[in-house]
Amino acid sequence: MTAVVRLKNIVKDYGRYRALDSVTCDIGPGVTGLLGPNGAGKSTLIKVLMGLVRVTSGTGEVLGIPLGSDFRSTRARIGYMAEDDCYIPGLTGVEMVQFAARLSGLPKIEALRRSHEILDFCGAEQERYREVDGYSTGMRQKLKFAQAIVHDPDLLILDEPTAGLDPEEREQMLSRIQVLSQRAGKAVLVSTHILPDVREVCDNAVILVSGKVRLVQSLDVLKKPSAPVYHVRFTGEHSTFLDRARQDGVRWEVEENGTVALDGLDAGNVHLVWDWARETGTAVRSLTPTRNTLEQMFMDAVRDAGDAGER
Ligand SMILES: Nc1ncnc2c1ncn2[C@@H]1O[C@H](COP(=O)(O)OP(=O)(O)OP(=O)(O)O)[C@@H](O)[C@H]1O
Repeated sequence: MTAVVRLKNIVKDYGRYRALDSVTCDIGPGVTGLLGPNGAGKSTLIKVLMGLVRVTSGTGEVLGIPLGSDFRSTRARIGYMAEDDCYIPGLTGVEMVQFAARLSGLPKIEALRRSHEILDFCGAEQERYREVDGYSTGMRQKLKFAQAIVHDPDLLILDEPTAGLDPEEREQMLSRIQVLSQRAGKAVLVSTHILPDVREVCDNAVILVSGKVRLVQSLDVLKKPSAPVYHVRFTGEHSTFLDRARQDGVRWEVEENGTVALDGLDAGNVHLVWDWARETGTAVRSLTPTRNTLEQMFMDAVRDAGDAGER
């Protein structure tokens, strides 16, 4: 993998507060999800990549350019879609995109031509001629996305690109991200809280918790359902139930909190749990399918950080 971003032991302190703590990771081509709870350091990491904040220590490179060296060149090759609205009141949509294109150095006519082309790609119809002040959330997201890609950057950094979108708009946004990655070869970093978006569109995920990288993993691995698949809690005695499950070839493991993890069941034969309970007179308090791996890893990473009493 040729890394688009390489980070080694990046530390960022805001005064006495450590927002990034020895962050080491490579981000490759394709779409990478940057996940983490509020305050995890995602925005700070994005600011580091864009050269908007200076790191306290550590080294790295973005698109082959060392961090801290030539941020003008780096930024010219990054497209950034901020989470917050960023528009100039009174301008129309196409004027806003043209403005972004002009800022990135395109001549006026070329900037206008390119803006229309990108707004077409973003599915913005006649709304492009209306003032942005009156835009719906969906249209504002399209506009920010158009501004981020109008200069044809190599790396796209998108902060919560589907926030506030209805299901249809969300699908369209995710599909545009995929088109840019797969057909135009753009590297994309998507910062989000929305795990289904990551599952749908990302090739890799980086989980950041309390300023530390907790996981860097490919979605091929994360999408595989984890085993065991079902967790059962009982009220009272349940050893005969477990013996019965074993007779049917189902393995089980008792976890620390007393929950039993049953391996070898799926949606097609999970009804056996109720059959065994009836046969053996066992009271089942709850039966829960295990979360898929991405959700599980995310929850585990957040919980582990909490257990360690970090921040
Ligand atoms: N300029 C700053 N000065 C002091 N502390 C800051 C500054 N910017 C961010 N922080 C703190 O650093 C931590 C990480 O913030 P950051 O915005 O990077 O997290 P985040 O993962 O993007 O969170 P969110 O998802 O809520 O936007 C937070 O606790 C935040 O309060």
